[in-house]
Amino acid sequence: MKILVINCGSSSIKYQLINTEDQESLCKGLVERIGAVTSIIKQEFKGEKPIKKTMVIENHASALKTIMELLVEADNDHLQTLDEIEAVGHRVVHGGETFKDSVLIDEDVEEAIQQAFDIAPLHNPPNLDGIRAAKKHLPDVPHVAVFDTAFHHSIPKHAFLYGIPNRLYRRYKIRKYGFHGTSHYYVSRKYHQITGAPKEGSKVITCHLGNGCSITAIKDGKSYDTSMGFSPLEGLVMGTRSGDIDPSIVFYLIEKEELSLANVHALLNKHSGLLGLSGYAADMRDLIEEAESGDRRCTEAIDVFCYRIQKYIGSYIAAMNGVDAIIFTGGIGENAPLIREKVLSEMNFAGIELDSKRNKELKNETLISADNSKVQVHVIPTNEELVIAIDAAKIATASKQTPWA
Ligand SMILES: Nc1ncnc2c1ncn2[C@@H]1O[C@H](COP(=O)(O)OP(=O)(O)O)[C@@H](O)[C@H]1O
Ligand SMILES: CC(=O)OP(=O)(O)O
Ligand SMILES: [Mg+2]
Repeated sequence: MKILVINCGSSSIKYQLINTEDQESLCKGLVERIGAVTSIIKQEFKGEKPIKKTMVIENHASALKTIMELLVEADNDHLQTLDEIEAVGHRVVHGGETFKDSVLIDEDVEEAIQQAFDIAPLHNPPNLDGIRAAKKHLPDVPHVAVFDTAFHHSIPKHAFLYGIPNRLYRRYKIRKYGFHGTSHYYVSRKYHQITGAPKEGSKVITCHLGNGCSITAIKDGKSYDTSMGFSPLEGLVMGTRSGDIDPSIVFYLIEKEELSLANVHALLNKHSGLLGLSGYAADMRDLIEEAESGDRRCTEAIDVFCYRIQKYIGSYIAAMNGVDAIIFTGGIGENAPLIREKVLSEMNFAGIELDSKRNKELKNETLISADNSKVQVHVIPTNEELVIAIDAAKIATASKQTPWA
């Protein structure tokens, strides 16, 4: 089946056309800087020359209109008309406590996604905009929502409750939800597939290190704990997000710098993390380059980033009473041997021994630990879009087979 996968962020849309039969990506595209003076759109069909355009794109609806035009306008062997698209899979960041699995989107589902606006103000509104706009262009095919939070529904209560008055959980559902679930799910399943290790009895730690970063403890193939929480702000230090901080810093800042709540929100989400620490960049490639030429703040930012990951890995080893494998994924996890080495170089207490040649030269193999390491370490490229496409195809097929639906 040809499935269109849409990931609508606050100012960008990533999309892919995937053939679920051979799990191949037929087209990848990205619209960036939606709502800015000029937006950039890039699209590449498999085996064809990439296209790049700059134009004015005011909102998600007009971005999707442009995407639909480009998908069929381009001279390609993979899609002649939009009618060939059999279903659309949408990444939805927050499914709250309602959605434990992917679902066919109807009015009730749209309503539930809207109800989670309160707890996911940065992510769910653009996700819903994307769904509504895509439905206008492709009204006759099933649209399926795949939630970042779904994989984390197995986290036990002692791990998802915060130490705040219990009524706040009961009344507002304030608890840990966890995100990047499709990525943690995908790379952990890939690990079992590659190694043949059974899920039952397994203890795996997956590190998704991209612009957003999170780490998950996976026991028996199920999420047991994860570093992101009520929102994607908790946990690791990220590109522009702070990760864990003492909540009193918020009160202190409001008072000292006379900041509004919106200011503090922006400070912690957009101006912190690697960007805030280095005062230079959110992008790990830039930081590594500057650190190598002696910049002290960039070096410090990398040190803080790695130390936080190391601490989380240690705590998850304790939480699961051991670990069989650690997996790195995401732009940084997949491409930065230096970061993987800094994180794991002093973890021999846990029986982790990297093979530095494998770590640096990573080719077709995923294993980067030494043969005598008690814990295997793998680098496994994530593919959230493929998970979304497969779920969308499954649900679309089932919905067609249900005569009363
Ligand atoms: N070769 C590389 N070395 C170090 N970092 C890299 C490399 N390639 C990509 N990255 C980093 O990966 C991050 C983006 O990760 P990615 O998973 O693509 O992001 P997103 O969360 O937007 O999907 C950036 O910090 C980027 O610098
Ligand atoms: C949930 C989240 O943080 O997603 P991203 O990494 O795409 O920003
Ligand atoms: Mg990503």
